[in-house]
Amino acid sequence: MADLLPVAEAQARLLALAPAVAVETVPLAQAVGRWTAAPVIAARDQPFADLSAMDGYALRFADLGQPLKVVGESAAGKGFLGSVAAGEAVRIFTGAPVPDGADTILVQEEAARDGDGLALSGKGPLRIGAHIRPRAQDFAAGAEIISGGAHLTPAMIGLAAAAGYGALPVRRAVRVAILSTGDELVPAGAPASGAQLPSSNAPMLAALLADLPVTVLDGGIVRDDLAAMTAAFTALDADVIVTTGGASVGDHDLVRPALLAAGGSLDFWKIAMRPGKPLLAGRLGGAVVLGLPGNPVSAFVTATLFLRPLIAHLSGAADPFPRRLSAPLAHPLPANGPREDYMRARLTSAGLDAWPVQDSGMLAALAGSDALIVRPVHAPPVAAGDLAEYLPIA
Ligand SMILES: Nc1nc2c(c(=O)[nH]1)N[C@H]1C(S)=C(S)[C@@H](COP(=O)(O)OP(=O)(O)OC[C@H]3O[C@@H](n4cnc5c(N)ncnc54)[C@H](O)[C@@H]3O)O[C@H]1N2
Ligand code: MOO
Repeated sequence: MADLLPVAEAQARLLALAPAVAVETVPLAQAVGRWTAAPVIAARDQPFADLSAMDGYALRFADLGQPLKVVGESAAGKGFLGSVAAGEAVRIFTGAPVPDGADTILVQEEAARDGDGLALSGKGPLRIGAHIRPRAQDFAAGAEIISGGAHLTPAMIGLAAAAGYGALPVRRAVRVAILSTGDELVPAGAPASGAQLPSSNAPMLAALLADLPVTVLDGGIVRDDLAAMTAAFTALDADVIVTTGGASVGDHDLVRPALLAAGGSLDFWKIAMRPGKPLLAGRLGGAVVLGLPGNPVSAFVTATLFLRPLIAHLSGAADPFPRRLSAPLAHPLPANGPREDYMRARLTSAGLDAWPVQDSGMLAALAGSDALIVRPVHAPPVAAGDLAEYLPIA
């Protein structure tokens, strides 16, 4: 197995094939799920001033024991312009600026108001500064609030808006062409007779990319014919060309020869992983070519480990790889061989429960899985209850 490339090495070589695509600036509404093309620096303080966190009265903590006089009001967007002197209080609302001179908020539930008069009716604030959000408590102008290459979440979109931005620099959408290869294939939904079968890989891969900033071009089904496949490669204009099937060693496995015939180059072929061994990668013009195995589960697993990280990388991700978590195993697992194994499993209350049959053609088991257990090369047997690494897939 010395000719099989380790998964991590293949991933690194794949990402080295092309840099991130060009930068564009998009409105916040279109930025979620994309990666920042530069660090985001706060353009303002948040809060912009000391603000009240409660509805109540702004006063001086030292005055709490005595009757107070209410001298005005501070509301969000309309602060009190004067200053609070000894013996005075200002009616205040959540989000309103704390007036000069005041240092503490008395919540209204603990206050007795009579005309302009104010007295403590409950325990009152326990410390100076109670219920005040200090200026810049969240972030200060000039602070880096989101790093470059960060995957923009809904919370980060809110953060960027609060920091003064209506748009952010990200990478343009990556154009991904998906080509299915095989004489036996018909498009999903078309009648399949005799030895024909629906091309399930193309819609599955498009669905697997649906949360990424991509434009998917359907390259259709290409016959197992060198000239047809070479012509299909030549016709495509994309950043990433993904093929499924025809990656192995059979007489009809033509992706590699067609890539070379079209003027492309091969970077690597055959990985020490199961499923997914025949994976290949190379370049064709400005495009990265990724040849996934035809077996549906192999296509899914290699797309998870290679295609999605490639798109994240081209989109400017600082960390393009899927999250690895760990959980206890529900059942023992045998020793692993020379290929890194990605076992389909359900994450149950008893732990990670691997399917007893791990055939790479079995889509029903894949669809019933929410985890891929990662078994390292030559891992020893493991017992029920032992922690195992897994990739969440649902
Ligand atoms: N002698 C050897 N044979 C095989 C080896 C090997 O090392 N030596 N590797 C095996 C491994 S591992 C895999 S994985 C498969 C993958 O081979 P290919 O990438 O060439 O895939 P195909 O032969 O074209 O197809 C395999 C299987 O998947 C079905 N298929 C293909 N495309 C689709 C699609 N779009 N939608 C649904 N199903 C698809 C196809 O009908 C086949 O059943 O090779 C092993 N063989
Ligand atoms: O390694 Mo292949 O990818 O059996 O399934």
